[in-house]
Amino acid sequence: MSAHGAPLVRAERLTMAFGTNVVQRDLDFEIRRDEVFVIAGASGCGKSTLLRHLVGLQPPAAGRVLHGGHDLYAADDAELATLRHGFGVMFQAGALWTSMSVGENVMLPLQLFTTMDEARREAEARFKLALVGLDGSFDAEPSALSGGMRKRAAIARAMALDPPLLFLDEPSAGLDPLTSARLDELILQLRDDFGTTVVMVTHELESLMAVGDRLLFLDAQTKTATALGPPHELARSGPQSVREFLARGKPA
Ligand SMILES: Nc1ncnc2c1ncn2[C@@H]1O[C@H](COP(=O)(O)OP(=O)(O)OP(=O)(O)O)[C@@H](O)[C@H]1O
Repeated sequence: MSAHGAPLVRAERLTMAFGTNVVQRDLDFEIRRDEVFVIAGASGCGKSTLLRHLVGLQPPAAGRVLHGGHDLYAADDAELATLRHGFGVMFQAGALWTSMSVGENVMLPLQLFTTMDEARREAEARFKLALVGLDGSFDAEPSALSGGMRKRAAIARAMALDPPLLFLDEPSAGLDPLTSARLDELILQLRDDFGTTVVMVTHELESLMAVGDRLLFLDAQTKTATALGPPHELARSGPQSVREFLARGKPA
């Protein structure tokens, strides 16, 4: 039976705050299996903060985050460890350990969380690096890679354990258009060939339109989500602020 469309993650009346400063309130949405779910909105609206809430790094001020029906912040250590194996995360800086080679970076989660022997770990890491187009970079130092290559290596590491769900914070920020387009292709390949669900924060309009199945728009003024739907639909008939956001850079 196909589980397509079944919710993997659900935010229920999620309110996020730093002290008394509420960033977003009453977010209600679900992330469905096999979709590319994009989180967008003006700078400072709370996109990265939402990602941190969704991966268990910052407890909500109110409301819940559910993974597969389990409350992430009510889980005990053992449950949390299991839930965490269900997803990979690439943060904005895409930080790799600089004291290790690129291949060792990708092998690290396998070493920490599996019983694979060294040869198997290396084979897996090489496979993941090939997938992101970095076949030749296994032995390279992270510092020898370009920004785009580092991001792809960080995605390979996030995918090391074959998580069904990947969270990516600004994967194409700071990349040239060609490299950014390659990353978009990779994201679609992950969805289509590997059945990976991708949750992505992005500023990049082209990327959002190219890969997003659904877009959650966080409004910085009202401090809540004002739209959720396919980006092309929202660009045509969404709320005015969302249409304006999606029309940036296009002639009026
Ligand atoms: N550690 C923190 N302590 C206090 N306030 C914070 C902290 N991190 C973020 N904020 C505030 O929370 C709000 C949301 O920040 P966040 O980084 O999530 O926004 P964003 O939409 O991801 O921004 P950008 O698009 O610029 O990356 C901002 O007003 C920010 O100043």
